[in-house]
Amino acid sequence: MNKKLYGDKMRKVTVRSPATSANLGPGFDVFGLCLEEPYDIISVEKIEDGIKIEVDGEKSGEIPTEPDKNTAGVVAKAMMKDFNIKEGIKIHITKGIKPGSGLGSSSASSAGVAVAISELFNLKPSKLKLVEYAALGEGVAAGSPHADNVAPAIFGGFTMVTNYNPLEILHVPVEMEVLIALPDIQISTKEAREILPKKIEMGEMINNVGKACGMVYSLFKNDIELFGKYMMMDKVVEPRRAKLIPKYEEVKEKVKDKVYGITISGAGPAIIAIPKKEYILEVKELFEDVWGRVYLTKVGGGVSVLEKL
Ligand SMILES: Nc1ncnc2c1ncn2[C@@H]1O[C@H](COP(=O)(O)OP(=O)(O)OP(=O)(O)O)[C@@H](O)[C@H]1O
Ligand SMILES: N[C@@H](CCO)C(=O)O
Repeated sequence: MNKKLYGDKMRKVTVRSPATSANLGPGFDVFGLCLEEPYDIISVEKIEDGIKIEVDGEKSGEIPTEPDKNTAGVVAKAMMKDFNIKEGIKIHITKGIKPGSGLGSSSASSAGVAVAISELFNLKPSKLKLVEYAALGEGVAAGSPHADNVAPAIFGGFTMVTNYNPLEILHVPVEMEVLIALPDIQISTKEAREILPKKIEMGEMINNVGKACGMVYSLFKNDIELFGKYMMMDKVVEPRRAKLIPKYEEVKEKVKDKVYGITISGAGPAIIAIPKKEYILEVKELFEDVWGRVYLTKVGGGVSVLEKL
């Protein structure tokens, strides 16, 4: 290990912070899946004082650089206060994840900056603590802090947010190929949450709890067919958000025998599908024809450190 890079000699850390897909059907606000692609690149560099933010890349013009309005700035401010860090930092975010896409764009910045700051100042918090800090950023983006994107961004794999106050996260390593379609529209999480009911029927709750349990069971049995089947049986959120995504219902019907499962990714408009091997290219082409941009990717391992200087 190169000693001179550690401790207060370190000047800059760069990380790769992944997209994530939350909800996965019946697991609204609980389930989250880390993706290999797309991702943000985030660097944090020591400066004299204050928090300076620069953003470039996808739709960067839409992203505020005031620290209190940028998810990364909110997280940085909280960590620097709690760890009594006197120096300042410059945060540079290169967006690879389109904001308002349903792929945890705001979360990727939150999770990435939390890891980069902990590496830069050698803070060594637990992954759970990093999720707690990163979730603060979501309060800025979606109006209320939620951890179902930042948890998989930090832990990788599949995560469940089982409790808030105190925060409890369960993690299951998962290997799976996924197709992500990204229609050329933007849906803000805030708006997509406002259209949901404040109360639901007992029958809807019983359905979703049962299907969510089945999805977790299927991961331990390595039964991708069962996982995908239950992923498509949400009775609470997907039916109410489907109308926000052009041609979603039509395409879902068209591919139902060619994928194990398909549902809305997070608050949308992104769509996540688990393709059957023999139909991967056919489904990918259909998604491209209907929605344009498609990522053929797989489950990721969480934020990774690219460089320490
Ligand atoms: N660093 C950031 N990166 C991306 N969006 C940010 C950032 N800081 C603030 N925002 C704001 O957060 C909003 C995007 O967050 P939103 O939760 O709506 O979409 P998302 O994170 O891409 O998708 P989802 O949360 O549904 O997975 C935009 O209004 C954007 O301006
Ligand atoms: N689970 C939240 C955030 C998604 O990224 C929602 O669907 O509103």
